[in-house]
Order: sequence, then structure tokens, then C-alpha cells
Amino acid sequence: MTRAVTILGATGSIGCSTLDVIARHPERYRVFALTAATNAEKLAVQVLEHAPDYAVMLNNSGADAVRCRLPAGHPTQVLSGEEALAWVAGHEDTDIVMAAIVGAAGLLPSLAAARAGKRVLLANKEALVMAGPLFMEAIKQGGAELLPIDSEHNAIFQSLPEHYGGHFAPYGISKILLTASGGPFRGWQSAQLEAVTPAQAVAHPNWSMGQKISVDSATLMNKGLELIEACFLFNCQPDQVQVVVHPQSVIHSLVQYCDGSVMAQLGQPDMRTPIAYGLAWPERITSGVAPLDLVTIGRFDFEAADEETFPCLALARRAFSVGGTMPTVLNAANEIAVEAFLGERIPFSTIPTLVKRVMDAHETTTVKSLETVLMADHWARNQAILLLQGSVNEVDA
Ligand SMILES: NC(=O)C1=CN([C@@H]2O[C@H](COP(=O)(O)OP(=O)(O)OC[C@H]3O[C@@H](n4cnc5c(N)ncnc54)[C@H](OP(=O)(O)O)[C@@H]3O)[C@@H](O)[C@H]2O)C=CC1
Ligand SMILES: CC(=O)[C@@H](O)[C@H](O)COP(=O)(O)O
Ligand SMILES: [Mn+2]
Repeated sequence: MTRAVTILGATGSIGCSTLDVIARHPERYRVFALTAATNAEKLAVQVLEHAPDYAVMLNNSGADAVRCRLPAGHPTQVLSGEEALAWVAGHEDTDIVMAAIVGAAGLLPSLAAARAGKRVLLANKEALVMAGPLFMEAIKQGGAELLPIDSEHNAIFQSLPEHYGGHFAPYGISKILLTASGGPFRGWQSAQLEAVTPAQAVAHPNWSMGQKISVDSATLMNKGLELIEACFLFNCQPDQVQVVVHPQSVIHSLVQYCDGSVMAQLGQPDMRTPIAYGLAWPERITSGVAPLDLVTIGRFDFEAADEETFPCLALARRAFSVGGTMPTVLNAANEIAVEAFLGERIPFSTIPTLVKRVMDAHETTTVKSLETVLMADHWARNQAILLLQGSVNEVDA
């Protein structure tokens, strides 16, 4: 049976990789909907190639820009707006939703897919970080299937027992080993980070990814977000997750058991592997990724993360431990900080400082509803912007 796939964030790095895998298996998958924010040109090319039922842009002018690139009578309906994003994600004619919008903007459509009981392929880690308990509850209540796409979490999923029920002890699990590349500035000292440029920060040593996640990898905030993501996905605590720097990015993460066994998933640093896994699970399909040649790779290295030089990892651990609205605040402040760094308005080293200042100012509340999360997100963004409107020195004080 052909399964209908919606790709939220189709024009991004994960979106394009997903379309690449789908195109290899026309007998299994067809594209139901493709969405984007601003890149009408790319979305139109994708629409012409994959002929989805729907294409959705964030606003009207974007939708018009897509429409005028399509020939008269083209069957794809072009919609716009946040409601339309959520509508296609929860549509009865879609079976699988790839959640690959970057940042908090992905929360509402991802939640719509969860509530509607879809197979949710979750790349958009920020949605889980900002609203973990709500998101996991929506998956449960909606009867959805949640498949982690983030490479580490996909590796952990593959290395856990088949019927893992959310508790370590019954399965003899001791801990999760979450691997990190260390990013482009691995081994650098704080003073060297002062003058780094956005171009240097987005040049990830192993992965080709969007700008925001690339900066997160450089600050180690990506590993902090992933630590929180692991705690929500696998129902564990931060002290059960050890971050291990592995510069080759070939071992995508591991699970350690009480008998001394360690299970791992290895592969080329290419997101088409976890994407193919999520699409086909529990079956396996080809992904276009070349086989691993261990002799060519030659060696695997490991080291501890430098949490002093890269304080974002500790900030994320603190946010999860405080709980409530604090992970929402961590995520929102980080999004503002990364945007400011990419726009060359703050130096790289101000990213963790700004996130910490916003967290320090936050009075945590229990997350009772989506509204609580959205209010905390809004508060943190405003707070970060206010701090940025003062001088950078004030942020750094
Ligand atoms: N890239 C990777 O290898 C990995 C990514 N992830 C996660 O997957 C997600 C996507 O990452 P990546 O593909 O790299 O990001 P990209 O920046 O490459 O793509 C982001 C996508 O989201 C769309 N988008 C941006 N803002 C909005 C918005 N406000 N509303 C609706 N759509 C929006 C963009 O549209 P447009 O192009 O029109 O701007 C684009 O399609 C992130 O959460 C990231 O952390 C996780 C693991 C690996
Ligand atoms: C591909 C992927 O999953 C990214 O999250 C990647 O892991 C980033 O690498 P580091 O954050 O380990 O540098
Ligand atoms: Mn990852």
C-alpha cells in the first residue's frame, strides 16, 4: 500500500533528504503535502517534481509566488498560513508526517500530527524541548507513532530493546551514551572563540545542515537540546545520559547494559539513513547512503565535552532539572541569540551569556497547558530582545 507523506519544512536540509529517499521508493510513498516558510522558488520546483495534493507557504505572498511558478491547471492546491500548516499535518489523507520545520515554529503543526494519530518522524527537536510533556501526551492520546529522526535519538531507538517500555531497570539498561562531534571549534579556548564568524560557526566538520542547528552544534547547545530530547523521548533523567565527544560522527549513539554490553548504531553522517528508517520502520529500505568502510575510517576517537568553554550543555541540563517552563525559555532565548549571532549583532560568546541571563530572570511555572508554553516562549523572546537592545556589555555583565 502506498503511504501518503506530509513534509513540514520541505525546503530545508531534512526536507530535501526526505524527498530524496521518497523518490527512491515510488511504490511505497507518495507526497501528500509540502510546506515552507519563504523559499517559494524551491517549493515550486519540489511541487513540479512530486505533484503533492497540497503545498503550503507561511504567508499569502509566498503562496502567490509558488502559484505563479506552476503551469495553468496544475493539480496541487497552494495554501498559506499557520492554520494551513497544522491542517495538512493532521489531514485524514496523510499517513506520515516529517516534522522538519526549524525551531519553535514547528510545534503547532507537529502537535497537530501527533493529535491526529499520524506516524510522526520527529526532526524538529525544539518542539520537544519546549513542550516535552505536552508533546509526549499528545502522541499517547492521539495514538500516534513517534519515530525519532535526530541521528543520535534514532541510533538510541535502534539500540534499545524492541519493546522498551520507558524504564531502564526492567531491561537492564545502565545508561545512554549520547555522542557529539564537538563541532567546528572542538579543542578551542574561550579567547579564540571571541572573533569567530557565522561562516566559521556553520561549517560543521561532518554534517551538512541548516544554519540554526549548525550554530547550535558549534556552541554545544545542540547537545544540550538533544540531552533534553533524550530525556523526554526515552523517559529518563540527565544523569542517565552521558555525552561523549566522538569527532568522526560515525557512531551515532549507544546504549549501555548492566551485563557490560554496549549496543550502538553506526553509519555515514548522512540523514537519509535515519529518515529511511523512520519511513519504513519496522522494515528497512534503501536510502542512497553508501555503506560504511571501517578500514577507510581507520579509527574512532572519544573525549569528554569541554563544558567550561561551551557552557550551553550545562545550561540545558539545568533547564531540564528545573523543569516546568524553563526548557521552553532555554530554547526561545537560544533561538533569539542564534539569530542575533547569524545577523552579526552579537559575538559567538554572547550566545550562552544571553541564554543564561534570560534563564536567571525567569520565574518557572508548571506547564499546565499549551498556553503556558506559548506564554513562556513569548516572555523569553521579549526578555532576550530587551537585553540585546541594551548594550552587549550589559548582556555580558
Ligand atoms: N539538518 C539536519 O541534518 C538535522 C536537523 N535536525 C532538526 O530538524 C529541523 C530542521 O533542520 P534543517 O532541515 O537543518 O533546517 P533548515 O533551516 O535547513 O530548514 C528549515 C525548514 O523550515 C522552514 N521554516 C523555517 N521557519 C519556518 C516557520 N516560521 N514556519 C514554517 N516553516 C518554517 C524552512 O522554510 P524556508 O526554506 O522556506 O525558509 C525550511 O523548509 C531542526 O529542528 C533541526 O534541529 C535534527 C537533526 C539533523
Ligand atoms: C545530524 C544530527 O543529528 C545533528 O544533530 C548532529 O548530531 C550535529 O552534530 P553535533 O551536535 O554532535 O556536532
Ligand atoms: Mn543530532
